[in-house]
Amino acid sequence: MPGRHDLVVVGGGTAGIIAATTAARLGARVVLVERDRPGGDCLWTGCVPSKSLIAAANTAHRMRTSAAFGITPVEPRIDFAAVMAHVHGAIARIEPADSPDALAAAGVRVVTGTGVFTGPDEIRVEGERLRFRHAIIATGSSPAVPPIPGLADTDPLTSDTVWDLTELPARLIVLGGGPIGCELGQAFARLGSDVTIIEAADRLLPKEEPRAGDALSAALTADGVRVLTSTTVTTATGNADGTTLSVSGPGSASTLSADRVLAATGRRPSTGKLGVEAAGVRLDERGHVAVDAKLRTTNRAVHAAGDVTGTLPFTHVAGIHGSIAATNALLVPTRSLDHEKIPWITFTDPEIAHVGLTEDQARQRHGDSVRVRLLEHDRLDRAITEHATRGFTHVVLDSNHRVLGATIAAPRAGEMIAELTLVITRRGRLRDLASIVHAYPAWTDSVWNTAVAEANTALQNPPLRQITRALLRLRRLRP
Ligand SMILES: Cc1cc2nc3c(=O)[nH]c(=O)nc-3n(C[C@H](O)[C@H](O)[C@H](O)COP(=O)(O)OP(=O)(O)OC[C@H]3O[C@@H](n4cnc5c(N)ncnc54)[C@H](O)[C@@H]3O)c2cc1C
Ligand SMILES: NC(=O)c1ccc[n+]([C@@H]2O[C@H](COP(=O)([O-])OP(=O)(O)OC[C@H]3O[C@@H](n4cnc5c(N)ncnc54)[C@H](O)[C@@H]3O)[C@@H](O)[C@H]2O)c1
Repeated sequence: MPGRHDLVVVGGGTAGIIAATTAARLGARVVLVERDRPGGDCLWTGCVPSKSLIAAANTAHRMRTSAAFGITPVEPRIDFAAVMAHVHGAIARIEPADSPDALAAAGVRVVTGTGVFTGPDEIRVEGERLRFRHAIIATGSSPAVPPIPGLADTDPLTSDTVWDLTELPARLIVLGGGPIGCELGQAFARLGSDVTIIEAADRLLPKEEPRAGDALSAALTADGVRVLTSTTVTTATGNADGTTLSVSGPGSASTLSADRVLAATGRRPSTGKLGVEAAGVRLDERGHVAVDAKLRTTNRAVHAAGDVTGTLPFTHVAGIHGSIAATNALLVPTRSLDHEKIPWITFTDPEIAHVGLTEDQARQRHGDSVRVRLLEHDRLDRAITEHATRGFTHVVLDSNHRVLGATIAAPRAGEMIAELTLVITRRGRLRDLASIVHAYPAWTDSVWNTAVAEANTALQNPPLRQITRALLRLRRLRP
């Protein structure tokens, strides 16, 4: 039909940009609709600013904690405005790759405005009517401030607004001990804020192995952060001196005051005013766009990608979703993603990296045959050389010695998880890694050590022992 676009993508974050550029590369006529500026959460308010802030905070931390290396520690003078200039400088250096000019050069027409479905094959953007053969919803998510009485009136910070701070809050309460709360809580503490993290669950990072939350709690406490788990906030009041929260935790109720509160208690999908009903696109009970394994929605002409699908809210997932949705829509719908083989990293110190099933999930699915190979890093040479021995490598195995999941806590855990991801993706055994030589003393030595331990255990099984002993006896017969 004339005037119809091959593909209209709504939302110009990672998922939308990758979907649109993939489609353009295939030769499609593609329009990207973005209400704000392309780049999305990752570039403007998520990964890029948070990792930049963490880099500054960790530099300050190393200055304070150098004594163990024989270097006189110093208390750094934090110029918060300069720290924020560094954060915004990193955004500015990365932004051109996602800019409207870069997208136009890639063959994508960018339309600025809010996209609303007005039919099963039509989207309106500020009066412009865009008819499509295919559409991809990639509208992402936004911070969800918890419905605590009085909290909204105290103007809590969120991961959207924290980057506009011009002064370091002297006292900061972080609501939520998930990835955002832990990453930003530790960073602000290392930059000099007096930080309290309040987490409703009984440990930090409740989606991770319990020992990950414990390791992080110990590290945060060493940084001077007050970690309150199993604790909830009942009311909030604000005045010129800041915010006061009534909290209820183990054993007692009390009040806590701070200059600012950062709400890091999860996110909600951006589907509210999208007009999905007009397009025949079903939302799930939490408001995410319901998709099948091939990212198809209930309207066969519409796919969805990234945070808005409620699968795994990470940039690397959004990117691969964008690519899958574009090729499935425009070519043949053959691609899908196994979300159980996706790694993720919480960029605290130590980093917490994870892939696959936790031990608990593995036991629920595979029963008592599940085994764990654990290496505490106080036995890892590299960790000892760096005074970073609080971490661990925790690998979950099935009865066939295959790797089901892994969690690593270490300064370079994010890099270390890659080879275990490869093993899980290939449905491999941990001991297969034993024969692959790892350079000493890289941090990946910990993964290799667990693999070698597996191989050594395999050598102890009775048939193999009989063979090796028989061979030894034969060798002894030779003169
Ligand atoms: C503080 C923080 C740190 C993070 N750190 C990491 C990390 O280290 N690693 C990692 O993998 N992930 C991290 N994430 C998560 C990551 O940022 C998200 O998973 C990712 O950005 C999601 O991409 P997306 O394209 O699905 O959505 P988004 O990036 O949210 O993009 C959606 C876009 O759609 C636009 N939009 C919405 N509705 C409409 C509409 N109706 N019309 C037009 N446009 C619309 C929005 O303006 C936005 O630009 C972090 C998140 C936060 C908040
Ligand atoms: N390094 C990374 O990849 C990275 C970093 C930051 C964020 N992210 C992504 O962004 C998503 C959102 O992060 P998040 O940390 O906001 O969400 P989250 O859902 O992962 O964690 C929120 C935490 O807040 C707690 N909580 C909820 N309500 C509470 C309340 N009223 N009081 C106290 N605690 C409460 C929850 O128990 C949970 O532990 C994450 O799921 C993550 O995938 C990724």
